[in-house]
Amino acid sequence: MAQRKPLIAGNWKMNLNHLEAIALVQKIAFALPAKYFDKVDVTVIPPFTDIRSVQTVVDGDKLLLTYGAQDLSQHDSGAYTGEISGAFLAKLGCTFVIVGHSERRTMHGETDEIVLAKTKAALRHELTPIVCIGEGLEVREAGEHVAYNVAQLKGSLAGLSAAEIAKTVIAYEPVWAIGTGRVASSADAQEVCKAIRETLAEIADAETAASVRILYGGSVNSKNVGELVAQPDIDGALVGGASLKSDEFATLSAIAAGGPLP
Ligand SMILES: O=C[C@H](O)COP(=O)(O)O
Repeated sequence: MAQRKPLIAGNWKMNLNHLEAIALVQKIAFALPAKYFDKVDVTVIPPFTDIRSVQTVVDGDKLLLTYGAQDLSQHDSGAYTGEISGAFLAKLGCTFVIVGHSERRTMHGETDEIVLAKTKAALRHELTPIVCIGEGLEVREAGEHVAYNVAQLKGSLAGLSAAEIAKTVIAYEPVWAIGTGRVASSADAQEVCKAIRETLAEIADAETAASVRILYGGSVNSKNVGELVAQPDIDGALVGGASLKSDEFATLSAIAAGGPLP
């Protein structure tokens, strides 16, 4: 099996202004020494208005963590009031950009077609899209979660080449586990992440499927991350609430790295 370096991505959502962002990045850097970065990639994903400040700290202090954005426009420039271009994010040194988070799919009507267009925009600007999929509670209770996620993945990546798919990260986030404290069991998360990898093999090829990192997201913390990343098809986590606490985020990143605790 291909070696996939774990990735821990902290999605701050709409929390922390630019001054608070500077403080949190500095605290994370203090809590997570450089030695861990050989074994885990760590990224923070603040609101747009914080990115320039985060860049200044990361560059100024030569930190090993990366940063990204929570969304981008499907367009590159022009009369799209309120939108943020992938070109702007690339210029700010972003590595990752989340696309299709369930909060955007639900609250902003983002369809698989829009998510696909945003994924393409990210790739045009050499940003790594973290493409999010995940089922709601009704789908899970109906036992249709695997088929639902496979369909959402296929829709969100439709028509991309294997080379393009190889440049993505996929995040499986069951909606019922987000911000609820109700984490999926590691077996439940593995079941869907395995189906995601099999689908990648089908729409790209086996080598690509073996190389793409698949994250789990939904109430991840330092208590449950170890069991999740021990699953064969889970390569890290997209972390919400726990990414806003420096010690907790550093601890769960260290666990994903295989330890020891910082
Ligand atoms: O993007 C992150 C997820 O929505 C998970 O959020 P959470 O860790 O607060 O449940």
